Amino acid sequence: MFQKIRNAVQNFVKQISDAIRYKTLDEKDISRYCDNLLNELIESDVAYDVAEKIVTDIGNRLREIKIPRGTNVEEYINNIVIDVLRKLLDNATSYDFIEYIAKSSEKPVKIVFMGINGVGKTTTIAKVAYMLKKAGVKPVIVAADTFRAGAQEQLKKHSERLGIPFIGGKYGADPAAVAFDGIVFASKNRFDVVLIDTAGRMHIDVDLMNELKKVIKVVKPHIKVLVLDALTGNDAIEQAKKFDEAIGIDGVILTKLDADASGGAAVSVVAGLGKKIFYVGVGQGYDDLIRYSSDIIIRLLFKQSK
Ligand SMILES: Nc1nc2c(ncn2[C@@H]2O[C@H](COP(=O)(O)OP(=O)(O)OP(=O)(O)O)[C@@H](O)[C@H]2O)c(=O)[nH]1
Repeated sequence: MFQKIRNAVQNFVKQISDAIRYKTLDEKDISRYCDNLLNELIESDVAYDVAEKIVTDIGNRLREIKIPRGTNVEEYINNIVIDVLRKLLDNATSYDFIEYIAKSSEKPVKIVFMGINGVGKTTTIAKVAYMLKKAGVKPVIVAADTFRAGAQEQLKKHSERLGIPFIGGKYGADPAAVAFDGIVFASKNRFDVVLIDTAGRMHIDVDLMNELKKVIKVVKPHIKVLVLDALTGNDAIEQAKKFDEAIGIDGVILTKLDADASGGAAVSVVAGLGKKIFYVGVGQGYDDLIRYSSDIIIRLLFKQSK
């Protein structure tokens, strides 16, 4: 996981540490190694403005350093890099759905999941439902994806496995109407939360984005979640911007971190999007959903618990 970006950072730390060990670190060294790092971050799918900010902040810190005698130089530089990245990653705030639902005076809380095809919406809904049920919250799962063959069955199967009520609709039915039925069912039966799956759609498909707008208008969700796939690289930021412009998203769940060899999309989405990151997906099992914190990304980048 994250090998590409981790190698880039490790190389940089080593180059800077060697320069310090064998001579004094001068402006030429800082510029040269920072430029290398910038290129490598971009190659690892970090968005340009995020990569530039990382490198500028690190460069500024390096210009100020005075390393005390007897210090482990490599560790010292590594900690500067961690510190810079952590500050950027901490820009993304988060909140926990369980706490949100507990505090909400209005029930059921309505959460709509959206995103492009195959990013992991259905799997993520199953993971969220499992997490909520474990915490004693009562969810209903609603399949408002009446478009993709197999979508209804896939979600129904998860619901049965998890022992969670499922509301679906016929193929070709109006997704807004299916979502509405789910909300009525949840209200009547005093459920705490409705998790609504929507069909995967490209952010550039105007008709399908209009359909999603209609679902949002009818449902009036408390939380609009965009599911993003870390493996889509730089495109993840583009998708998020387009969905936000069209629908207005509250935050993101970022999936497939476990399968992401570069790591750049995760860093860009977290540090550059300016949206909440609710959870991250780290596998295909129901348990593989983790509440976001900058620590998770730092640990993946540096393979340590710091
Ligand atoms: N490794 C890994 N795989 C994941 C993760 N989340 C989802 N997947 C896999 O991604 C694939 C697509 O997931 P789905 O949940 O069907 O995606 P979707 O967004 O609902 O797909 P559409 O309905 O076609 O838009 C499945 O094989 C999932 O098991 C994750 O965090 N890690």
